[in-house]
Amino acid sequence: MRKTLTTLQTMRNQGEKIAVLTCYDASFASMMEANGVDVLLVGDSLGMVIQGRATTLPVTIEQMAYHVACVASGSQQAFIVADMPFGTSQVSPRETFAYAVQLMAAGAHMVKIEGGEEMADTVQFLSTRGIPVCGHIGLTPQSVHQLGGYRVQGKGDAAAQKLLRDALALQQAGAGIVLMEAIPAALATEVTAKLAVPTIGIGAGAACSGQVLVVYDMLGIYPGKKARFVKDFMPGAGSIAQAVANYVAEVKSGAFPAQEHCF
Ligand SMILES: Nc1nc(=O)c2c([nH]1)NC[C@@H]1CN(c3ccc(C(=O)N[C@@H](CCC(=O)O)C(=O)O)cc3)CN21
Ligand SMILES: CC(C)C(=O)C(=O)O
Ligand SMILES: [Mg+2]
Repeated sequence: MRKTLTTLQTMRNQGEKIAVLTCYDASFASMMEANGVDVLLVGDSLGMVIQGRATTLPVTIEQMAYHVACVASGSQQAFIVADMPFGTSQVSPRETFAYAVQLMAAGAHMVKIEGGEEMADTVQFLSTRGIPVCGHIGLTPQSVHQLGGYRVQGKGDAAAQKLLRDALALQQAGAGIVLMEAIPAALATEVTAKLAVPTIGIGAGAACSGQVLVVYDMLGIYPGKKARFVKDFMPGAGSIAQAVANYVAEVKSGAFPAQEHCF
């Protein structure tokens, strides 16, 4: 049976951790869900890991739709989330809706939008018209040039309060999931406790309802600088499928992320 947003909400309510990996093609999709991955995230990180670009900014809606269709073709069980690429959610809610439709038509079950309170109107516009939305706060890579690099966010009292406000505003606007990237673990713990919807973390500590990694990071084949939150699951695994199975097991048990992966 296909996992749905309701499945993920039930997992969160019952304390079962949600295992998420990025996925860009049919073969990985099939292998990942056979090894217990709950959610496949078609991330705009594909601009960096598939296309070899320096940032996620050049990724287009056509490229995202293509990879969503590839993943959907190989998937029968997972919940499929697709990133709205740069330039498609920073416009009016109506224009954003039209772009989101392209990803939903390609086979996504939810779209992910970077940003907090300032995206609330857009999140509400989509979620009241049948498109489930995941908010993405903390380190938002589409704003890398404004952030001055891929830096930890939410440090200090003012930034922490703002992140909490952003999370609550997204939930209030109808976001079904809130993803938090590269923030102090203590802050993600507080946000997760204050939200009713599931939280997914990447570099956000072990208290989140679920965890996500870029698949090529957890397979140790991304040539760039390794972020603190990355764990290579290949050593000792013997196969890619076993590495994915070990990732799922460590997310479910709470063994991943460990202190060394957290801020
Ligand atoms: N391969 C890959 N993995 C990712 O996790 C990822 C992408 N690509 N592309 C889009 C963004 C960019 N991301 C990144 C990239 C680097 C760091 C990083 O090196 N962070 C430093 C923080 C340093 C600091 O704030 O002091 C680290 O040490 O982890 C974090 C997130 C996350 N996303
Ligand atoms: C790293 C995750 C959260 C993402 O947004 C992506 O893969 O693009
Ligand atoms: Mg992304």
